[in-house]
Amino acid sequence: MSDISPLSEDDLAFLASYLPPSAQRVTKTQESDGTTSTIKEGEIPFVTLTYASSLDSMIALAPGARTTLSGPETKSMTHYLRLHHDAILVGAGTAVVDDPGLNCRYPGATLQTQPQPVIVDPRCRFEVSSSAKVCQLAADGKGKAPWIVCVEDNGKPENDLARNISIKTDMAALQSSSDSQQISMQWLDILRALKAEGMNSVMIEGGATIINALLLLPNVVDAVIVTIAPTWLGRGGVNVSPAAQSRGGESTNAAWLRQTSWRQFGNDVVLCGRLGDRDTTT
Ligand SMILES: NC(=O)c1ccc[n+]([C@@H]2O[C@H](COP(=O)([O-])OP(=O)(O)OC[C@H]3O[C@@H](n4cnc5c(N)ncnc54)[C@H](O)[C@@H]3O)[C@@H](O)[C@H]2O)c1
Ligand SMILES: Nc1nc(=O)c(N)c(NC[C@H](O)[C@H](O)[C@H](O)COP(=O)(O)O)[nH]1
Repeated sequence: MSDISPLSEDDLAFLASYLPPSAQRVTKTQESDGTTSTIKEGEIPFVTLTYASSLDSMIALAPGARTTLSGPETKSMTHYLRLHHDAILVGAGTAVVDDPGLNCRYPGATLQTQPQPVIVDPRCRFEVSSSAKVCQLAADGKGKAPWIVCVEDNGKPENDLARNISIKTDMAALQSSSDSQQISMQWLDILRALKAEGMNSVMIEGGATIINALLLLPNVVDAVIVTIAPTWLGRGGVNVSPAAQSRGGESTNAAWLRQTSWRQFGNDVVLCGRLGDRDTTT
C-alpha cells in the first residue's frame, strides 16, 4: 500500500501545463561562466526544476541536515511529477545527506514507469552500496538502479548497483585551477548525455548548488515548480539564492519567474512558472 494519495482533478489540472512536453524550448542558452552555446531542438531533455522551500528561502535546516518541508499533499505532488518524468536528478550533496529513494510511489506507478535516478557526483562522494536507499529500492524491484554522472576515466568501477554516465571534462585545466576540489561540468553536457541515453524529460530536485546554478539558465529549464512551506527555518540553513547578476554595470535581479500560477496544496503553496524576464503582461 502506497503512502502517497492521489491528487484531486483540480490539482492535476493546475499542474498540467507545466508537465513535459508542453513547453516551448528557446534555442539559445548562456552558461553561468558567460559562454554561449546553441541548443538544437530536441538536443536536451525537457527540464523541470523543483524543490521545497521555507518562507526564508531555505531548503534545509543546515548543511548536512535532512529536513522535511513538504506536507502530505505536496509530497503526493512530487511523486505525481516523478511519474511524468523519465529521470530524477540530484547532486552528490543531496544524495549523501538525504539518502533519497528517488523512486515514484504515486498510485499506479510500475517498475516500467519508474523514473531513472541520476546523481551528479564528479568527486565520487556518494557511496554506491546495497545499503543506499536508492539501491535497496532497485534490488526490491521498486525503482531503477542509479546512474552516476562522473568525469570520464575518473568514476568508480561500475557494478550491478549503478551505472556511470561519463562526461568529458578538462582535468588538466581543473588541476591548474585555484580550486582543485571543485569539478564543474557544463549543464548542457550533462543534459545532452542524458538525452543520448533516451531521457526525454528530467526532474531536477536539488540541492542548493544545483538549484542556484540552474535558476541562472532560463533557456535550459522549461518549468519551475516550488513548494513553499509555511515555516521559517532560520539563519544557518541551506539557502536558495542564485548569484547576483549585473547588466551594463548595474546590478539586477538574479532570476524572474514568468507565466506564474499558484495553488494551495494542504498547508503549502505551490508556485509554478518559467524562467525568463519579468512578466509584464498581467
Ligand atoms: N528542500 C528541498 O527541496 C531539497 C531538495 C534537495 C536537497 N535539499 C537539501 O540540500 C542540501 C544539499 O545541497 P548541496 O548544495 O550541498 O548539494 P547538491 O545536491 O546541490 O550537490 C552539490 C554537489 O553536486 C555536484 N555538482 C553539482 N553541480 C555540478 C556541476 N555543474 N558540475 C559538477 N558537479 C556538480 C558537486 O559534487 C557538488 O558539490 C541538503 O541539506 C539537502 O537536504 C533540499
Ligand atoms: N519536495 C521536497 N520536499 C521536501 O521537504 C524535501 N526535503 C525534498 N528534498 C528533495 C530531495 O531529493 C530528497 O532527497 C527527496 O525528497 C527524498 O525523497 P525520496 O526518498 O526520494 O522519496 N523535496
